Amino acid sequence: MGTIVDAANKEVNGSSPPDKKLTVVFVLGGPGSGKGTQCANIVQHFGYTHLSAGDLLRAEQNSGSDNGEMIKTMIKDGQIVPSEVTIKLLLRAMEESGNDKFLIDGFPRNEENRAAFESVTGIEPEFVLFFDCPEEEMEKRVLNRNQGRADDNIESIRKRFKVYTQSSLPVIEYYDSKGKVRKIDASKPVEEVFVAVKEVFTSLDEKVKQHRDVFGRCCCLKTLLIIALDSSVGIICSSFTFVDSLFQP
Ligand SMILES: Nc1ncnc2c1ncn2[C@@H]1O[C@H](COP(=O)(O)OP(=O)(O)OP(=O)(O)O)[C@@H](O)[C@H]1O
Ligand SMILES: O=c1ccn([C@@H]2O[C@H](COP(=O)(O)O)[C@@H](O)[C@H]2O)c(=O)[nH]1
Repeated sequence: MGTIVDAANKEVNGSSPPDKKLTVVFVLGGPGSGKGTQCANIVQHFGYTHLSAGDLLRAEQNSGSDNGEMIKTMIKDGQIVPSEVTIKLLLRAMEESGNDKFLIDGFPRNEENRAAFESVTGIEPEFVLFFDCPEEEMEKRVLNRNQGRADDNIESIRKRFKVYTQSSLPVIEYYDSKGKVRKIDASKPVEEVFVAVKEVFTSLDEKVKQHRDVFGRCCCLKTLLIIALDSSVGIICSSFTFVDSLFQP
């Protein structure tokens, strides 16, 4: 059994059948747009594993790792931690989950994150779920969050908004140009936002189901054709033997 990256690479190179088909959805949007809140709902309804890049970095910071101080400073300043650190944490978490469907929340945050993830894993997201929310609303939510985060203060929030506009929005635009963005109006109440989110995931489930049905029908048809061909060959051979026997002395 290979690693999760092996599985993904096999899919891309097509050199051998993948161990499993991985489904990755990137969940993007500004700080406080409601990504984590909605991911929790998606997990319950659609069986995905939620991986928040920010949560993984905070856990790494608190684990006493060599990168701890660097991560702490970067989070406080709203800066983007180098891709290699974040990707390593994401891949480890994917591997450990045992699942094959992932919501990657808050990543990729810039072009370098996006390109590095793609080249290391060969994984292309199924789509990007984009929570669109006005800055004033996001600011209000983050300031009321009360989870003891070191970056939920007005100074850090302003820096995070700036990084989001300069570095993260271009990633969303990149995926939009490839038709991969599913935009959600995240300014509405939680329940209403989830109605819109549910529609996106339900249509993905239906697409997968239709694909499976068509594949199943093709396999059935192929089997029937083989049986029919086999029987025809048998009948033709018997006919030849019969005709042959008529001419035997
Ligand atoms: N639609 C909503 N309406 C009002 N409040 C919301 C809504 N969605 C989430 N919240 C609240 O806003 C705060 C931020 O939400 P959440 O943590 O889900 O955002 P996030 O996008 O994951 O943020 P970050 O990127 O900073 O981690 C939380 O306190 C949450 O309860
Ligand atoms: O891919 C990532 C994700 C996060 N960061 C840093 O963490 C904080 C907090 O992220 P949240 O998604 O709001 O939990 C973010 O401001 C970055 O400093 C990162 O560097 N790379």
